[in-house]
Amino acid sequence: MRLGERVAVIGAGAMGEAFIKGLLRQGLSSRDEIVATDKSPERRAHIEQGYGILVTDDNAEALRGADTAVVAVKPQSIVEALREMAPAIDVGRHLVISIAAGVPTSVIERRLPPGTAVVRAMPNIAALVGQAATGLCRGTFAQEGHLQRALKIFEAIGRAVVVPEGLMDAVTGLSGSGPAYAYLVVEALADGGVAAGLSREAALFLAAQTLAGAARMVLDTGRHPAELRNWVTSPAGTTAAGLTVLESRGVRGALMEAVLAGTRRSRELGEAGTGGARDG
Ligand SMILES: NC(=O)C1=CN([C@@H]2O[C@H](COP(=O)(O)OP(=O)(O)OC[C@H]3O[C@@H](n4cnc5c(N)ncnc54)[C@H](OP(=O)(O)O)[C@@H]3O)[C@@H](O)[C@H]2O)C=CC1
Ligand SMILES: O=C(O)[C@@H]1CCC=N1
Repeated sequence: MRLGERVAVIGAGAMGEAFIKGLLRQGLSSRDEIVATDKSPERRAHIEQGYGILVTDDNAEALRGADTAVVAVKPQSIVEALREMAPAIDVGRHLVISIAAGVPTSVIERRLPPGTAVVRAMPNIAALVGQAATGLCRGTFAQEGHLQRALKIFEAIGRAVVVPEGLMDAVTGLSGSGPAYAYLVVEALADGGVAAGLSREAALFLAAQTLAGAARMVLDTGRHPAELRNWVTSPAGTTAAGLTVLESRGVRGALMEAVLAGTRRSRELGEAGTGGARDG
């Protein structure tokens, strides 16, 4: 599948790069259809050398050659980035997709020409391997067609779901940050395997493939995770022994609190990054 439009990635850090790699890897865009901007000369050199796409430090120039802008700067930098982009916005042409944690569409719209189509999205770092989980919503002026354009991009780099804007911070706390929680779990499981005698290499492989397989089963079978857990848990067996430890240490509650803390932090970032202008 081809995207058939030109994309400007504004801010080519960790997530901007994952986006570029995802678009190229999925064959959605060719190299000459993506332009990336970054403040940092080192990042620009890294992206130019790594992916062979056009790079610049001029956000307005990048926008003039693009149909869709993916704004991937930190929440603390978004006001500046939008100010640089605003003079080049063509309201009839451009779709602006922000992936900044916490920043509402209303705040973005206020800093762009009236009527600009804005979509707010929260993907995750697994875009790098075409497996991102993304929640997205549209702003005041984005039409259904704009949402479909955004969905096409996010479904090419993983899977996506449309949510009300009021739940975007929850998406951020769950799936935006979620890969980091999963890496922590993989690392800890592997450490346990090493403690039990496995080589580091075998333990890491077994831990990561176990999480990938378990997640695949939830997605493919549509069964409740508790039911799947019962399939693994033999009476008086090894799994029951392991689960007893996890429950007694409060792992379930800790993960729930982690998602809630991430959700709260997303809200704070939106407020701090936009000078308390958050209202959406
Ligand atoms: N990392 C992740 O897994 C995810 C991140 N996000 C969101 O994506 C955004 C980017 O996060 P992340 O990639 O981790 O951050 P990074 O700091 O890695 O990347 C942001 C990049 O944007 C550059 N930048 C800053 N201001 C401008 C500007 N005005 N114009 C162009 N480039 C600029 C920064 O340069 P410099 O460092 O010199 O300021 C930096 O290289 C954040 O808003 C975050 O909430 C969303 C989902 C997942
Ligand atoms: O940690 C962060 O703030 C960003 C947003 C979601 C994932 N990383």
